[in-house]
Amino acid sequence: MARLFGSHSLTHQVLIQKGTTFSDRPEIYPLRAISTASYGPTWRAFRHNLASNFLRPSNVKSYSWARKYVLGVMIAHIQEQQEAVGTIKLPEDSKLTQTEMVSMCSEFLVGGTEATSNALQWIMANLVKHPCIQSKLYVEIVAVVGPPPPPPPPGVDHELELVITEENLQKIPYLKAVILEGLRRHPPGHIVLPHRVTEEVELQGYKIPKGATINFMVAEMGWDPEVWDDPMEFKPERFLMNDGSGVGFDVGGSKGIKMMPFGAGRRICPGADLALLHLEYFVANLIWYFHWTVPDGYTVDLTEQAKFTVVMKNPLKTKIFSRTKTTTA
Ligand code: HEM
Repeated sequence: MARLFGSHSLTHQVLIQKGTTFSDRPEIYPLRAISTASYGPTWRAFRHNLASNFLRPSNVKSYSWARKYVLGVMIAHIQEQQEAVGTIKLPEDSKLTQTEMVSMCSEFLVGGTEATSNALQWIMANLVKHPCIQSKLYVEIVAVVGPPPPPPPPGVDHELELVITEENLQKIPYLKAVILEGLRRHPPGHIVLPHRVTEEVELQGYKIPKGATINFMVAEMGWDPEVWDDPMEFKPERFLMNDGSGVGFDVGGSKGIKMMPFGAGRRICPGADLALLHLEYFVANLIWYFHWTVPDGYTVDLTEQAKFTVVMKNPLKTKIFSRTKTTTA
């Protein structure tokens, strides 16, 4: 049975200050991959390879054509009916089997896309439910990039001429605030992957034995009324600096943990920056091109359902209008 941590300060102590003791994984997984590897040289090599190849900033940037292509597919889909892996270098004695290679690819392709697409759905659901927030976001987008072009006609091709570029995303602080608020209010994982303690530790009078499995109450930390005002309300403004000029929030929680949708410390999600980029890119462009409204007689239902990640029990329904025309489905 896992011991669960819900305290922000204790979690910071455990994951950041005493990270080496609390970053192992229990031996419950049959296959070696980044998320399942024991804390040690093999795990370090796996992560280093992911960070310095697949997730290297220049590599991520070189795939902006793929993001644009996917956006085009999404927009074409909306109109009708409405992501290179680098080489893996390992310590000499630890060759990967073919099965382990497949497991590692699926870990960041399937795991990463599932969490990101769920987060996208939660964020869009909140923008449909809160038209004032959607309008404010649209106004801020237009202030940076100008009015939207018409979407391409249905069924023609997926090549978009104009998209909000990754550079321009950096100039829209409210967009970042919306994404962070979505991840706070609806973290795709309500707990992280299990951690294993590598030596006996005493924390606030409690002994945690060597080998114990621990986890962290990610969702509850983001909803804690001691830390967040009106925690169950969707209020992106809470992430803006007082003058509204930017977002001063450290997702990694190195100085203090207020929420941890990507975990924290040594095992923090290595895909966090990529996921944030994808969320900002797709939300910004989808809101720029289309006005997302509530269909007659329908109420956006934010009931959660635990699957591999936490999903919307009743998927979002929305009526979408091109910002430059009067109708689409
Ligand atoms: C919104 C999207 C995402 C969320 C919320 C998310 C969240 C998380 C969380 C909570 C963990 C566990 C941290 C822990 O055990 O302490 C994790 C681990 C991991 N994530 Fe993500 N993730 C996302 C997207 C991605 C993407 C896009 C990738 C790949 C490109 C990725 C790859 C990984 C890997 C490989 C691990 C294991 C890290 C390790 O054990 O050292 N994730 N993620």
